[in-house]
Amino acid sequence: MTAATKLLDEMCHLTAQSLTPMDTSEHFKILKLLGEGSYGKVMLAVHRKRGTPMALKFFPRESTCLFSFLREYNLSLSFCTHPSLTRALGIAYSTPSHYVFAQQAGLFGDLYDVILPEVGMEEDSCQRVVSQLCGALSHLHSLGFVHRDVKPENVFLCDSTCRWVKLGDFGMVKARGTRVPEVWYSSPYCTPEAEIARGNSDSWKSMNDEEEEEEKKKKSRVWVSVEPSTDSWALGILTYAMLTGSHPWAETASDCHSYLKYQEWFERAKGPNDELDVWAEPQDESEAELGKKDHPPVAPQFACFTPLACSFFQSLLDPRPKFRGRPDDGLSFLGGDWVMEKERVRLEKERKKSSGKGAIKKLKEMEGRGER
Ligand SMILES: Nc1ncnc2c1ncn2[C@@H]1O[C@H](COP(=O)(O)OP(=O)(O)OP(=O)(O)O)[C@@H](O)[C@H]1O
Repeated sequence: MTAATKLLDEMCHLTAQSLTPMDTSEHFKILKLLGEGSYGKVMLAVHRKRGTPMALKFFPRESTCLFSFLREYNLSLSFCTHPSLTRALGIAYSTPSHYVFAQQAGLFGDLYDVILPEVGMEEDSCQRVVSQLCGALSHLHSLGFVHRDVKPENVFLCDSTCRWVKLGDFGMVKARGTRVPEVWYSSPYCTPEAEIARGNSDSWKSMNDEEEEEEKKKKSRVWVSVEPSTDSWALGILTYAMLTGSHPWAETASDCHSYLKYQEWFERAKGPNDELDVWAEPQDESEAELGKKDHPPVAPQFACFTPLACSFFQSLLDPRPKFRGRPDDGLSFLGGDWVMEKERVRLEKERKKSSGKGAIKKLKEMEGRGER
């Protein structure tokens, strides 16, 4: 346990004693719904006396564990001091039906609103977002926490051009090294190391549905240590989504054709004699430096990117968690061109034709969210 995680536990203990009942409308004027997630809803509100806008996060009491609520609140309050992390505002209370805390509000929606399907967003904006997220994640990692839920809908916009964004939703955050069951889910954001939790479906063929379901559950209970490399993977997928408005593969699974193509490219880049072993340990410094290898023919879904961007992706999307780049390694790839000239011109034309509507639905469908 790091000093930060011990302190977080202590803060939760203290705030549990002081969580007071309060009537929302007495202190806040609710303006509109900012968004809804699987745990509750988030409203834009103005504090009646201070006049400042804030996001109020409502967690239904019947489905929320008080400790989880206090953890998210205290983490956001005391540890999210980086400008690109969403900080809580020191207000937490309960109503007969909800636990509530106030947080800085992103007033310009989230990243889903600006990623156009099949077109993405401007490369400059994308690099600005990546730069801020690298800083935000490095900050969390330096304190010993892993976000574990980096995705477009958890990046809130403080202006319309992504000069200031904030990573939010700390409901999945865990301390590095915590043992958790690794569960594969159908999404590109799921890591390759989670794929081993899928088990071998052939052995279930003779069982009935219930037995099969039970066996699947048991097989999927592979306990792993929470590591920052999970956030690096998600940052790589998120960057691809920002640049293209699509995902590099539908799900991170060895029977997914486009993921296979990526693996083949990755293996070729790594060297002809190396087997792609997800659990491999780095042998020496130079082996981890993929950028020094020649550039073999690129996987089709990465052909629109420059060698600089390809190295960025291969660093963050290394199938081997122990070799995967850290978010702050991503900073060294910023500044140069990421999208090839011809593709950039095409995307710019498409962007002019498109509108942002539909981006949210499309990307959510592609990500397969909700299957976790
Ligand atoms: N501080 C904020 N500022 C602006 N919008 C926000 C804020 N917090 C949440 N939202 C909006 O509300 C939505 C749901 O919030 P959030 O992701 O925190 O809830 P959740 O129940 O934890 O979601 P999930 O299902 O992803 O775990 C977000 O996608 C975002 O659009």
